[in-house]
Amino acid sequence: MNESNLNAPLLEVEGLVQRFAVASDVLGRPSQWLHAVEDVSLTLYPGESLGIVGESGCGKSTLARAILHLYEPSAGRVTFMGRDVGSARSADLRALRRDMQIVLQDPFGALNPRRIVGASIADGLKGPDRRKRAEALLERVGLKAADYSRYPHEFSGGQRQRICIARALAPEPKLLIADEAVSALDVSVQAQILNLLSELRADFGLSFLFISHNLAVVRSFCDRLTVMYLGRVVETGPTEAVFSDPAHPYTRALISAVPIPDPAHPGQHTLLEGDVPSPLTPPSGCAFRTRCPHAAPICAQSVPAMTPAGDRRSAACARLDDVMRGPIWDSAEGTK
Ligand SMILES: Nc1ncnc2c1ncn2[C@@H]1O[C@H](COP(=O)(O)OP(=O)(O)OP(=O)(O)O)[C@@H](O)[C@H]1O
Repeated sequence: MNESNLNAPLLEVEGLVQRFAVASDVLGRPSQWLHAVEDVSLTLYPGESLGIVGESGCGKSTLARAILHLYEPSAGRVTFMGRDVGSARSADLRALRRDMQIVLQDPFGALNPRRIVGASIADGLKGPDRRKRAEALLERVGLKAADYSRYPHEFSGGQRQRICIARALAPEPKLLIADEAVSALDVSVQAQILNLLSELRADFGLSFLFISHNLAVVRSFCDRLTVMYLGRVVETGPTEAVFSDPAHPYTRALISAVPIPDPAHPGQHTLLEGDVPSPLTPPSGCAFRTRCPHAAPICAQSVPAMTPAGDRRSAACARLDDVMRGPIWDSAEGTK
């Protein structure tokens, strides 16, 4: 067991549901709901990096925003540093939000184009010598103290992401939520930013919720990962265990589609066929059954519960035993 697991969780999400009203009746009452996040639970321990993966639209960003309490959840509870985020009053919530910072995909949109970058960073600092400390943060993320007085448009995309990271670090957070934080960058710049995040993680003892559709990036950065499909968690476990022996049919398909050179499984791909169903009308039972090569009548009956699938791993599949007994890479009719 990882030493950090002996500590109390930093973040606990229990049964979180986030639905959006997308249509209303003549009386203005919601008549149609979009199911963005459905019954998501996860735990993050101090110092850990938890990856959240899944295709576009599966609810990753909504989950991040719900954790920050930017939305009123439809149900469920978020506990951060032992405090219930949902019941925090505004001053408490402001304090909690200093402790959990988010870095987004678009570093240009995230910065005010009319303010010098140093001022944006200094906003997050308290006490004396704010300029000096903002300059030190710029240097810590690989920029220069003199960059303090420059404007966002004077920087490259990678440099702007460094500025966003410096700004996120200013309030000395415990948790950094990286929402597709390297996705918009060139591959070589992605690697540099990931290195920087790894260093900061060690230096500041930061915990990460690392959201990405890019499995290779998640593999390089995360201790554990949680796989989402249409708003729900379908599998969770230590990163390497999930990559080498994925349990859920969706995880298998997702991982086999990643072009990671692997002599043990040359050229084997389970193709993910068909489209993700609409979150307005999710299928009954297991949402993945409409694309799953293992689907059986039982899969339509009820949403499968998360069940143990090995050491510190669990997956939500009614046919888990059959799926896991089969070969990993070419178990499906969808195999090409
Ligand atoms: N404020 C909102 N109102 C209505 N629907 C929303 C809202 N925010 C997100 N959604 C919908 O919720 C679902 C989940 O979106 P979300 O952005 O969380 O997914 P994602 O996995 O982060 O995808 P991406 O990587 O493309 O951002 C999508 O169907 C999206 O259209």
